[in-house]
Amino acid sequence: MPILEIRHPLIRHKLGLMRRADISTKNFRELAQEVGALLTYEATKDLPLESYEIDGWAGTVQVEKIAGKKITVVPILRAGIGMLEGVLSLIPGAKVSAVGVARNEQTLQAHTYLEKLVPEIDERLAMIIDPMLATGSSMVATIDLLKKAGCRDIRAMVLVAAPEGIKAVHDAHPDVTIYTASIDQKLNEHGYIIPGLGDAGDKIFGTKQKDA
Ligand SMILES: O=P(O)(O)OC[C@H]1O[C@H](OP(=O)(O)OP(=O)(O)O)[C@H](O)[C@@H]1O
Ligand SMILES: O=c1cc[nH]c(=O)[nH]1
Ligand SMILES: [Mg+2]
Repeated sequence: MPILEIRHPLIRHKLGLMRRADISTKNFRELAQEVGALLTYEATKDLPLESYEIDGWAGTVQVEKIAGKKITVVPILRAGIGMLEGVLSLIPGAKVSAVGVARNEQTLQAHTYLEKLVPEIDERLAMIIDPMLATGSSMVATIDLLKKAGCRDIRAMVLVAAPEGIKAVHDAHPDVTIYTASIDQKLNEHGYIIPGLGDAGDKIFGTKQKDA
């Protein structure tokens, strides 16, 4: 299951709000974090648990905790920051590995400009976050560098995914599962997702008035 579209009613409702052309920066930001948290809930549902004993109010009780696996969240800068708090609201102990990737808007090729990976990343589950999976170039570059650093268990969470990007990730890294709120129709001639969300980075950071 390399791609999972999470068709939960809360996600569908929130994503619908995000698609409005006149959405404010404030609302877009809030919803990106909320959908990020909801995707995290799904993307972690197979994490193994282990039992342990605690002193409860009525004596000892067996409870559970997530077993062994340490997690690093990997936001792809900039726009991935727009989901980070939502993800950390559910896994507050996760370490954050920031990866800076910008796509050249003419060639649509990704260029990596920052790699700030946490220690022992090879022992961690890496959860990549980025609102948009368009051509897939940024995601493939990020997975490439994580694998070079020794990561073996990598998952990706994106708000919206284009079929072209899903295929690119699957062709390059068939072991990586993508969790998304929506598989959209296609890319336009500028490499933007249709119907998509417009330029997610600009909407989160308030850097542009109009969509491309
Ligand atoms: O699948 P792709 O074709 O690579 O496109 C998707 C990438 O493009 C956007 O980032 P952008 O490079 O615009 O940078 P930003 O996050 O700083 O806005 C988006 O946030 C993804 O990282
Ligand atoms: O549709 C797209 C494609 C790339 N980056 C975005 O922010 N939106
Ligand atoms: Mg980006």
